[in-house]
Amino acid sequence: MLSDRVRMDAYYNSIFRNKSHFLDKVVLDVGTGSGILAIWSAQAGAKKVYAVEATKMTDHARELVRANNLEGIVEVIEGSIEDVILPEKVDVIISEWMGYFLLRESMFDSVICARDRWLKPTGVMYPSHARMWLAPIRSGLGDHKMSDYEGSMDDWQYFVKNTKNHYGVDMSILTKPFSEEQKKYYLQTSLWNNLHPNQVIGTPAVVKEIDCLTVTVEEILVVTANVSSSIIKEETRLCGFSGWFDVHFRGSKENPAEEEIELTTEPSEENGTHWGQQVFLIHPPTHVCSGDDLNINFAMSRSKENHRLMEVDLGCEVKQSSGKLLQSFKHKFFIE
Ligand SMILES: C[S@@+](CC[C@H](N)C(=O)[O-])C[C@H]1O[C@@H](n2cnc3c(N)ncnc32)[C@H](O)[C@@H]1O
Repeated sequence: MLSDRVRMDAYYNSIFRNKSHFLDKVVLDVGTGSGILAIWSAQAGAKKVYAVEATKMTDHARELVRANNLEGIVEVIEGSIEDVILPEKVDVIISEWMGYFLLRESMFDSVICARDRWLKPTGVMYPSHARMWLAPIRSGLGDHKMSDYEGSMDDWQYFVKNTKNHYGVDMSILTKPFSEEQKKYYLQTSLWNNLHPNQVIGTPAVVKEIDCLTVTVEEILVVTANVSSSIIKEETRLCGFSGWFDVHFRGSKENPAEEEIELTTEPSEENGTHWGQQVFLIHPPTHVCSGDDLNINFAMSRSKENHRLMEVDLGCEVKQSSGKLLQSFKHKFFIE
C-alpha cells in the first residue's frame, strides 16, 4: 500500500493542498497502520493528531513518529476505534478504509462509528465522498476459467471411476456438491484485475454515491442499483462486468477544500492501483455492437458467513438500438 503511488499521491495532495483544514486543528487517523497519514497531518500543521490502530503496527508507528520528531503532536493509541476514548472531539477524521470494490472488508463501519462519536459538528472527513462504478467489459479470462472448471470436473470423474474400481466405493453421489463448489470457485468468484481501459466496452455507470459525513451503516449494508450502459465498441464480446471505485477529498459544504483531490481505481494504463478492479465474468460471452443498450440490475450485500465479504446479484438485459431484446441473464457472484 505504501508503494501504491496513486493512493499515496492522492492522500498527500489532499492534505498538503488543503492545509487550512489541518493548521492548528485536531485530527483523528482511523487505522493509522504505519502512521503515515497522521505524520502528514502533523507536518501540515495540525496541533494534535490521535493515531488509532487496532494491531501491533502501533510499535512501528510510534517509532516512525519519533524518528520524524513529531511525538509532541502525534499520539499513537493501540485499540479498536470502537473502544478507544479520546479526551476531546476532533476537527478532521482521516482514514484509508477502502477495500476491493470500496466496501469489501467493511472497515468503513468503523470510520462511521468514529465520526459519530468524535467528529465536531463543523468537522470534515478525509475522504469526504465515494462512488462505486460498474461497466461492461471484454476479457479472455472467462474462457480460461471455464476450461479450468471443466478440467477440474474431468479430474473428478476420473477419481470417482477409480475409487469405485479399486476401493469399491461409489462417490458419484458427491458429484453435484463438488460441481457446485468448483463452479463457485472458478466461475462465480470475482477476480482481481488491473484492466486495460480498452477492455471497457460500454459507458460506466455509478451504482452508489456516498457522502462520508452523513451516510449510515444501514445505508451501505446493501447496495442496489438499476443502471444503463451503452456499448461503445464497434463489434465486440460482452464477457462480464467490472467494478471499481473513486473517492474525493472535497471537505464539506460549510468548509470546502481549497483544491479537490480525486483518487480513482478505474482501469488505467499507467495509474493502476493495488485495488485494481473486481471482474465478474459471464459465460458464454454475448456478441454486442456499438449502440446496443444494457439494462443492468445490481445488488451487493454482505455474506452471511463473514460480513467482511460480499455477495453480488447481477442481472442484465441486452437490447439492440432497434429495440430487439438480444439476451437477458442473471448471475450470482462472490467477492472473497
Ligand atoms: C488500509 S490500512 C491503512 C493504514 C494507513 N492509514 C495507511 O494509509 O497506510 C487500514 C488499517 O486500519 C486498521 N484498522 C482496521 N479496523 C480498525 C479499527 N476498528 N480500529 C482501529 N484500527 C483499525 C488496520 O489494522 C490497518 O492497519
